Amino acid sequence: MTRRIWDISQKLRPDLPVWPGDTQFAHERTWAIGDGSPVNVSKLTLSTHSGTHADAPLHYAADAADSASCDLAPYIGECLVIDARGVGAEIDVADLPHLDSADRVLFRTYETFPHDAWEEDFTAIAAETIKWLGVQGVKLVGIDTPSIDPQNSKTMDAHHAVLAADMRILEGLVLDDVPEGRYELIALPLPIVSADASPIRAILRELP
Ligand SMILES: NC(CC(=O)c1ccccc1NC=O)C(=O)O
Ligand SMILES: [Zn+2]
Ligand SMILES: [Zn+2]
Repeated sequence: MTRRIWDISQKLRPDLPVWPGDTQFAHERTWAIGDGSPVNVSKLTLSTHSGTHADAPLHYAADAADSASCDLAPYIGECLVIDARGVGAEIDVADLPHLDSADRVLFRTYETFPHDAWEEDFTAIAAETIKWLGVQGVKLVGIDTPSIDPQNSKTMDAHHAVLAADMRILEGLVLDDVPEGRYELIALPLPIVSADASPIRAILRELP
C-alpha cells in the first residue's frame, strides 16, 4: 500500500514574501541550453530563512550549532499536527490538546496560508508553551507562520526557550490541507556550513 504524502513546503520563487528587510529570493540561469552550452545551470540568491525552513541553534545563540552540524534525528519521524486556528496572538499552554506523548509537534494557525503577501500579525508561540512541550519530551516544534516569536520581538523568548530545551524549529510550513492528527515528518535542513538556518523540503506521510 502506498502511503499518502502531503508536501507542506512553500514554492521558492521571485515573489516569495520574505521577512521585512531580508533578501528577496532569486534564481538566475548561468548557462542556458543552446548558446554553446549542452546544459542549463543556475545560481540562487536567498535568505537562509526563505520560505519553509529550519532554524539552526546558531540563529539564536552566538556559539551554537550551524545547519551542517545538527543531528538529523529530530527532523524525521512521527509528529502530531495540532489545529491552533483562532487562538490569538500566541499559542498558550491552555490552547494545547492532550498530547499523549509526541516527539514532534506542528501547529496550524492560518485559515489559508498567505502565499502572496507578508502578514505582520502572525501567531507566535508563548515561551511557557515551548517550555511545557520540552518537559513533555517534544524534540521539534513547527509552525505555519514565519517565526515562533512575534515579528517585533527583541527578546526572542520562544527561541530561547527552544535553546534551553535543546529542541529544533521549523517555520513557514503550509498546513492548509492537513487534518489534525499523527503523521510521519521528513524535513531535512541542507548541510550548509556556518548557516543559521536552511530551506527545507518538508513532507508529511500517512503512518503505516
Ligand atoms: N524565521 C525567522 C526570521 C527572523 O528572525 C529574521 C529573519 C530575517 C531578518 C531578521 C530576523 N529576525 C529578527 O530580527 C525566525 O527565525 O524567527
Ligand atoms: Zn527562521
Ligand atoms: Zn525562528
